[in-house]
Amino acid sequence: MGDFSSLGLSDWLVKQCKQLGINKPTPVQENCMPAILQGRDCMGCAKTGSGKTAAFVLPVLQKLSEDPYGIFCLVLTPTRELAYQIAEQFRVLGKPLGLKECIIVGGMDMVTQALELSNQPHVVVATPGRLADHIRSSNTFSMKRIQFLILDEADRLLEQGCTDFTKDLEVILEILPAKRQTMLFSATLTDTLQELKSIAMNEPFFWESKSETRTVEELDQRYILTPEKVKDAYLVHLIQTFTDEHDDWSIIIFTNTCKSCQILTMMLREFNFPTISLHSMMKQKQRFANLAKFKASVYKILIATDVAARGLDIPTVQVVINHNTPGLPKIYIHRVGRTARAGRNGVSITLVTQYDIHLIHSIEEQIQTKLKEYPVEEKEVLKILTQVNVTRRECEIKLESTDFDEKKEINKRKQLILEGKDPELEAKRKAELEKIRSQKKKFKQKIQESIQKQKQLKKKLMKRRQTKKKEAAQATA
Ligand SMILES: Nc1ncnc2c1ncn2[C@@H]1O[C@H](COP(=O)(O)OP(=O)(O)OP(=O)(O)O)[C@@H](O)[C@H]1O
Repeated sequence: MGDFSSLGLSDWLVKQCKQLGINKPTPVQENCMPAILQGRDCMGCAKTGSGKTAAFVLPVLQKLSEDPYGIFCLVLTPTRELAYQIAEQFRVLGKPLGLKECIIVGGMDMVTQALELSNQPHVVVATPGRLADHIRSSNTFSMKRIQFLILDEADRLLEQGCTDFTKDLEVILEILPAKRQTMLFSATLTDTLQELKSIAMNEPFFWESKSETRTVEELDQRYILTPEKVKDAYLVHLIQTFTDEHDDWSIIIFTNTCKSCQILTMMLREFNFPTISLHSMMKQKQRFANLAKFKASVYKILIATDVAARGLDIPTVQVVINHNTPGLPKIYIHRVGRTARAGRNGVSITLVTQYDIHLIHSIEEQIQTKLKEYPVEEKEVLKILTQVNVTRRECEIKLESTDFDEKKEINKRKQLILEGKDPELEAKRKAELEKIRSQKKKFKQKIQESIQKQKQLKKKLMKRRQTKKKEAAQATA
């Protein structure tokens, strides 16, 4: 393995890397950086925690130092927290340049952001929705001269999931120059390779880490098979065990909904575990504050939805617990990738109910690794079962007495307005659809009932005919 100088980086950048403990390039850096420095488009697919961020930050800073102007580089990323993390890497590594970077994400003040954009920062790190809003609403900045477009977690940006970025991306791509370098990075690029290729203009340099498995070797991947009703007792037991056995630990627990995230946080707090949450129904400032407290180990447990599944780099995280089994192997790969980063060890434990076993099989097939059972003293779990379930129910009742569900409804309405839809009309349409659906259901039920009746009638007739035949036969005999 060479060093950063031999890859073409200037001394000042090599020195900056050293100060951060980045001495030798990782494979994704060693392979992608020379191609980027040569001016090629690049697609890099490497495992979680393998240094993909520096693989694009360093060549951009190198090129920027040769010809500094703003706006030079645009980085797009799917989550707000990740945007701040990437901007921080640019800021720290680019300090000797006096780098001006600007973060454009939702949930923060638009006017301040518009001002920052008009000051021509060297690097803009953004989530697509908010940047597209700025493009639609103002003409105080230009991206006509950008040299680099980077899509971090590119497969997520281009897939049509529950947050669909494709329309916003169209708006953004429209104002970018055709002549630019485009880079796409993710740990799961290969899943959507063809769509991604169309974003890169020239025939891109493609690099993928050669490995049979898709998760890192340092990660010990475990599962616990549990009935749904005992899941929380297992969770409390696991955390208690980690607290008893380790001094220096922090855990991320992933769950599937904001509500579940909130209830679990309340429940674990009742057991005096230092817990904090991160989900999309929280105010953005609270999200940042909670993440900062978790990073600083003020709170050792973070309960999060998949908003925290990708990209977050928190070296102290030794354990990831999946409170629900992820429906897609890709989500599993990113979630468990929050631990065992940059060569460190880590453990992931997935709580699996009998209904999720098929999901575990498809995860194992994708990652080419068999999950091992995590040994637990069932007796100990059963001892706390009632207490845990009662506490959870109490927390559910407490949450129901707050405006959590209403807030969810308001958020939905806000989203509809942002999408240019009328919430009243949508509600009416939904109600009508519901009415049609229930009418259809009733109709189906009626048909089935009448088919059933006909069948029974047929049976009766057949029986009657058969007995008549028998009687006739007996009479002639
Ligand atoms: N060459 C290097 N040597 C040592 N550490 C490095 C090197 N390059 C990056 N790192 C560190 O490795 C950690 C993980 O890097 P990074 O966050 O870029 O991973 P990633 O590949 O983007 O992961 P993910 O797919 O989860 O987003 C960071 O803390 C980073 O500072």
